[in-house]
Amino acid sequence: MVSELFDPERWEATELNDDFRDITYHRGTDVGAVRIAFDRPEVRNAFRPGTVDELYRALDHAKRQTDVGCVLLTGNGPSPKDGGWAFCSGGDQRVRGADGYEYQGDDAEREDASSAGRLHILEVQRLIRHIPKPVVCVAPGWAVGGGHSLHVVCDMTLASEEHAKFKQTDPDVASFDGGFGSAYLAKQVGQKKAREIFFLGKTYDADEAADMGMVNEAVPHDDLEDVALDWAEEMLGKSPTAMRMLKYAFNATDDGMVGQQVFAGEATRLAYQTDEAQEGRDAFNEGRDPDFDDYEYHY
Ligand SMILES: CC(C)(COP(=O)(O)OP(=O)(O)OC[C@H]1O[C@@H](n2cnc3c(N)ncnc32)[C@H](O)[C@@H]1OP(=O)(O)O)[C@@H](O)C(=O)NCCC(=O)NCCSC(=O)CCC(=O)c1ccccc1C(=O)O
Repeated sequence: MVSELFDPERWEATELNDDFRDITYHRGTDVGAVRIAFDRPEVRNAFRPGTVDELYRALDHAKRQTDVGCVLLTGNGPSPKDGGWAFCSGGDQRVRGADGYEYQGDDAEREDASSAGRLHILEVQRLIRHIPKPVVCVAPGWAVGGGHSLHVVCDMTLASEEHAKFKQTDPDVASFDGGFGSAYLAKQVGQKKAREIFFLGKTYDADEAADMGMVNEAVPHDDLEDVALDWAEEMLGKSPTAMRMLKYAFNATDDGMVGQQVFAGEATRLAYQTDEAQEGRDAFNEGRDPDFDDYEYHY
């Protein structure tokens, strides 16, 4: 069993799934969505360096699937030890070394295990931010520390009414996500609330998180993945180009020059598809001056 909430009728394993140890990676049988799930329920789905490598690889693969319009990011469960549910509890504190997280135990077999301590979950955050399709955090339980930051950076969050809990422990373990995890969180819930989340480290249930604006909806636990698939289906009915441009437009206002660059890159891609752009290319290749006379100055 992948997870108690996983419906085997609605998902099939991707070709990468068997390569993975710490996550599972499926694509929808009847919906153009993928399901990427942390698969370490015995440690509340904490991530170690190998987990982050796998997550990055799955997200990058999902990005390249032109028939996939939505990513659901979740956590498998419950824990076989105590029945607890988690989306993700952040960096695995047992493998934290002096300068970052280390490949240890069976993680040490990994290709780049000799590298210095890693903090590359931030690369995953940036990929979630820039992947040209909505990423929905589907939280069946705890979202804590770096797991909380991941939920924050996702485009939307759907949470289990009964089991989802949100908590920031970063400063308890001398960590601080000074980017999306905190500053972007403040844009979602307001400055006072974001500071409360980090400075007091309170636990919030799904309804409280929805009330403060960092969760879109709390739904009954047993319905969580069905509702997530309904959301995916809804989004897949819309224009892929409009969805991509909207995501980048929402990002641009907070992402500075990189946000402008990503949005403008997509605008350039659209412009390349016009006859006008083909004329510019053809003129160069044919060694003549371009003739743009037939193209209008739209207003
Ligand atoms: C998640 C809890 C609140 C759950 O509490 P509870 O339900 O009571 O369960 P427990 O009995 O505590 O836990 C069950 C079992 O899981 C183990 N476990 C839980 N979390 C972790 C973890 N993060 N690492 C390792 N192991 C974990 C726990 O030890 C138990 O094991 P047993 O063997 O059964 O005893 C609670 O567990 C909790 O508070 N967990 C710790 C949360 C935490 O502090 N996370 C790390 C925050 S720091 C971080 O994530 C940094 C990430 C990062 O890379 C980063 C770096 C730089 C900038 C930004 C970031 C970023 O944040 O993204």
